[in-house]
Amino acid sequence: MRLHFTKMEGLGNDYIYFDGINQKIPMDKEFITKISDRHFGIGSDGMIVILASDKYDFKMRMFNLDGSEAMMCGNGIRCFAKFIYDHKLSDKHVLKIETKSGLRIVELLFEDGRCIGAKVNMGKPILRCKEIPCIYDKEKMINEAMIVDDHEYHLTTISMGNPHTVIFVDDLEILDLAVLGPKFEHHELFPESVNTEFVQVVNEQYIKMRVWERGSGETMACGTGACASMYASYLNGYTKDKVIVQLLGGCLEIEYLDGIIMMSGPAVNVFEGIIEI
Ligand SMILES: N[C@H](CCC[C@H](N)C(=O)O)C(=O)O
Repeated sequence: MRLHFTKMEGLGNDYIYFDGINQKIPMDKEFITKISDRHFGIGSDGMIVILASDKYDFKMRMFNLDGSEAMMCGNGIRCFAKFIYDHKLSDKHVLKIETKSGLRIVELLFEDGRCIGAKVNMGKPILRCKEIPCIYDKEKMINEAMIVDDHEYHLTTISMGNPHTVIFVDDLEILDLAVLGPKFEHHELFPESVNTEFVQVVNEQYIKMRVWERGSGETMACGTGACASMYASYLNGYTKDKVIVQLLGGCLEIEYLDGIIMMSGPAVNVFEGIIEI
């Protein structure tokens, strides 16, 4: 079977996109891990499939490179919407997308007639531990101390439809995420695992962030993680409610407005191709 795919990236957080409306796309672990492999496959942080929705315009399913399915993907949904427009699956400039964590509304952004990115209503940040989920003896986990490998970290845990725990540090450069990341990803506090963001506050409108993603490891960027990092910075009084988040792959503009989080950023086509399976 030959499958058409498009490789896209949002700030270097790259996924393989398939039109799952006009093609039958396997969604098993073996297929996803193979195509995501950067030596034996196409290479990516995972896979995203465009599907029909009986409730909204389209449905997004997103898988990490280890084959695990995630509830939501911020960088991915910007590219998802661009894919729909570029492949003429819809001519709408504002799309209602069904995700596993509910409805997300995406407004495409254009320059010289070309779609270059999107502004996304990322919904309400969730703080109640039970809803994240996070097994903690308080209702919320905001700037709570936790010892890992004899070192004290302060965690602010937030769901953006997928679980995140945000840790503020003085210097991002010195962190060895390959060692540190899995200690939080597999921590018993998080029964469904967690995406872990390490944040360095530069000033009240600018933060830097690195991320160890559940199921994908360190990625160049994480849209939902940037939203969680911004909100954690605002909650802890380190920033205002509109922040530029600097990730390894570039910057996102994140704003907390009337109880919801808005994210704006790029969406880029890398290449198209066909795989035989
Ligand atoms: N990179 C994605 C997040 C993936 C989250 C995934 N790692 C999980 O929740 O399992 C983003 O831009 O929001």
